[in-house]
Amino acid sequence: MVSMEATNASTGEDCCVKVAVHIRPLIGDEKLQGCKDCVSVVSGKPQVQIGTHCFTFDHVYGSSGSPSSGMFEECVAPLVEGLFQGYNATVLAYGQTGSGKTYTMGTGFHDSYQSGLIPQVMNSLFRKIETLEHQTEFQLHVSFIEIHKEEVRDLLDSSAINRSEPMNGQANKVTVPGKPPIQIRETSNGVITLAGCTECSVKTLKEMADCLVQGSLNRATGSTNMNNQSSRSHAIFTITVEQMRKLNPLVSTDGDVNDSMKEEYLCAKLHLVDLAGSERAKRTGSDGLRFKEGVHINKGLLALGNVISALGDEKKRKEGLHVPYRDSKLTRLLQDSLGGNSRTFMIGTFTSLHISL
Ligand SMILES: Nc1ncnc2c1ncn2[C@@H]1O[C@H](COP(=O)(O)OP(=O)(O)OP(=O)(O)O)[C@@H](O)[C@H]1O
Repeated sequence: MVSMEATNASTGEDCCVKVAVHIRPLIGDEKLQGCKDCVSVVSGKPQVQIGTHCFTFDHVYGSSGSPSSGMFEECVAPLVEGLFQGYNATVLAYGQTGSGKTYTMGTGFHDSYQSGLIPQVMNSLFRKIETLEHQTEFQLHVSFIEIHKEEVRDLLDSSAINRSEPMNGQANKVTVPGKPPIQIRETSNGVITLAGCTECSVKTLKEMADCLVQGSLNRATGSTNMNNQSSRSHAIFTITVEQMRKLNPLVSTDGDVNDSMKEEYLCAKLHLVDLAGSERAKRTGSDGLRFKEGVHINKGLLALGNVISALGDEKKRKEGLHVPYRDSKLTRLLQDSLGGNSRTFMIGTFTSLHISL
């Protein structure tokens, strides 16, 4: 299991990894069932207390921490801004099933998820593009995939989704005739690409939002067919921003203006990740299929924990410590957007309840 304590070491403004928690309030029947908050926020500090243990983060949101409405501006807006300077970034939501990962990310397809981070990312991205359009040409692409049992599924390819029928109550492998499985590749300059994955070119906020909705719907459909797969897979919504910026005309020392405008090309991507439920990382189930699935999820989350710990440890990073990106598909896919010049924001979602009998 990814240890939140391990990621704590990342605090500090200059660090490439920021970690926060989002505490979900008691909802619906939980209060009626006598559930009580078991997490308390230490007043005036980004710290939570569970029993006698205290955990410190960069920020604590919700249930008497900072208001959740500030999360985007404080933690994600700088990453969106960085895209325009060519920096890749990753936002990850980590937590137990039902703790609010989808709500926090806004990966759902109905209105209650509108306040999530992804809709806010899309709004701010298009607002910024509007202010730059006169001097920069933009091309935007989105992809939406999920990783389940170390296999990549394309959520924007509806022909693949419709074929994910259950067989004997078990999820069968999704294959579309003539379509090879999606493969993670690395170019000679270290850029990670997904060969065979749908990349939708989008021009407007609506087109981008439609991709999010369509992919989320496809995920939900696949999930029903495959026995609630959503909490057992990692979903990754990726926005790629390509820009061709016209630089100012060059003025030589003798005052001559060189009219031929120079152009600068920049490309950066932002991965928005709704991780599989962290409790799945435990090897609980004893039947073969569940056990194997748990091992796969474990692999992804464990590898992610190791990568984030390695990146968050400034001293070890400077010593050139090995970062184990290749240990899972999840970390391999995020490799060029975790570490290096890229920025990472990890939000741990908590349910603050325990059942009192
Ligand atoms: N901060 C919050 N404030 C109010 N309601 C919330 C909050 N976070 C989550 N919820 C509600 O809690 C429920 C579970 O949240 P959500 O589906 O986001 O959990 P999840 O961690 O994504 O679960 P899963 O792993 O099954 O996908 C939903 O009804 C959601 O609307």
